[in-house]
Amino acid sequence: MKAVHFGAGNIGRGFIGELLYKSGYEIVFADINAEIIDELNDKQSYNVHYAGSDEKLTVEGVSGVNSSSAPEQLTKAIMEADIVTTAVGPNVLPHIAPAIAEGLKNRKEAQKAPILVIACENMIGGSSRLKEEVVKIAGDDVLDSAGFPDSAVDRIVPLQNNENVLDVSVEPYFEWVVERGTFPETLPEVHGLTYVDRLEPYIERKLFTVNTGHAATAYKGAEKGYETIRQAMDDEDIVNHVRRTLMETGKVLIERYGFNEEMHRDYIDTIIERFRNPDLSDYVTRVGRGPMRKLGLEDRLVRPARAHLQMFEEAPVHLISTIISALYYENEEDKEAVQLKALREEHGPVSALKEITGLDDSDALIQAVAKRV
Ligand SMILES: NC(=O)c1ccc[n+]([C@@H]2O[C@H](COP(=O)([O-])OP(=O)(O)OC[C@H]3O[C@@H](n4cnc5c(N)ncnc54)[C@H](O)[C@@H]3O)[C@@H](O)[C@H]2O)c1
Ligand SMILES: O=P(O)(O)OC[C@@H](O)[C@@H](O)[C@H](O)[C@H](O)CO
Repeated sequence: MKAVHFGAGNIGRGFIGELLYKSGYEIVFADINAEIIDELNDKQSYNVHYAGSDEKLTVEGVSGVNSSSAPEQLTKAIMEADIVTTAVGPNVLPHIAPAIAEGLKNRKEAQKAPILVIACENMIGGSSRLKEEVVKIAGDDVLDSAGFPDSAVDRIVPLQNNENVLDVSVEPYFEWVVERGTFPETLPEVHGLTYVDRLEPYIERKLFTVNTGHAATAYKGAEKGYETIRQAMDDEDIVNHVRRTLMETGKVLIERYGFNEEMHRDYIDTIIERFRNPDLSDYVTRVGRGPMRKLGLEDRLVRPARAHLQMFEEAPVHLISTIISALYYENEEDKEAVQLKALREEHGPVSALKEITGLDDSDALIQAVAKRV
């Protein structure tokens, strides 16, 4: 079996690549990073190291295609693929859509069986978003050639600093959930992948616990001058803030999905312990990357905060405080952080938030943030 995976980065190699390999797939990674692509073609294997143990897995049978310079090779790889996956970042999905559209058009012409295209990004409706972009290019007909089920992925894979550039160290924990949808063929079995009828509770629970908590740790950590997540988690004030923030998102999740309260509290504890993992070296700059995306209307901070205000008519003070820390986050090497700083300095933090989210003064969250700022 063959897989094409877009994005040979940390999650691509350290998570999706690992599970596809374990399921018997030969993997072609498509990326714009020429160094990684050359290494993949040269070595044809890499190691996944599991943090906290000497255990490792050698992923073999891998190769690479440079998606910016070898479009024909990429179309051919999609023609031969049994599954297509992505982990490129939400903002990059429109950029890979043309290659996927071309590959699927060719599959339709050749009357190949439909395949799944699964976006493994930290966002709500990632595959649906990709589908929209692909349909814009290739038209609705392309949907005869592929299903685009949404998915939720969870594994902390920090920035890598290994001697072999392809090797990747990961936390042992992982979760990959995919919505079953209406795919007409038998769904491919992938080791560690769970199909569910309705993804919404899974993606919201993950995004509004793991990623909201992570963002709170990063932005509060940055505010105090910490560089790593571990340093931030050694600060009990930050841990308390993160826990209280997650109690607020938890209140929304429990009300919306009927999760068991005690089990959800245990889930929060598990997540906080994962952030504390002494065997992972993760940076505030990675976890806080792309603050404008993270402050987006449907993302991990604003969406649960607005839901809290709507459901309980009460301001989630810790979430709001996290949003304000995010608005003041600075990192000169992060394009979005630079843009955010310019926006904030020119118009003030509340206008920056309004511009990013598209909300106006009539919105309860904007009013609550303005009051706190
Ligand atoms: N790292 C984690 O802990 C983690 C966990 C769960 C989900 N995710 C999600 O996975 C996605 C990737 O995150 P990551 O941490 O692996 O980032 P990363 O930066 O390590 O990997 C992204 C890869 O995409 C490649 N890329 C960028 N533009 C491209 C293009 N136009 N075509 C092809 N490839 C392109 C980059 O070169 C890079 O290799 C994000 O959506 C992230 O939110 C990350
Ligand atoms: O990837 P981002 O930028 O959306 O978020 C940063 C981290 O919170 C994220 O990568 C986590 O490590 C991951 O989502 C854990 O499953």
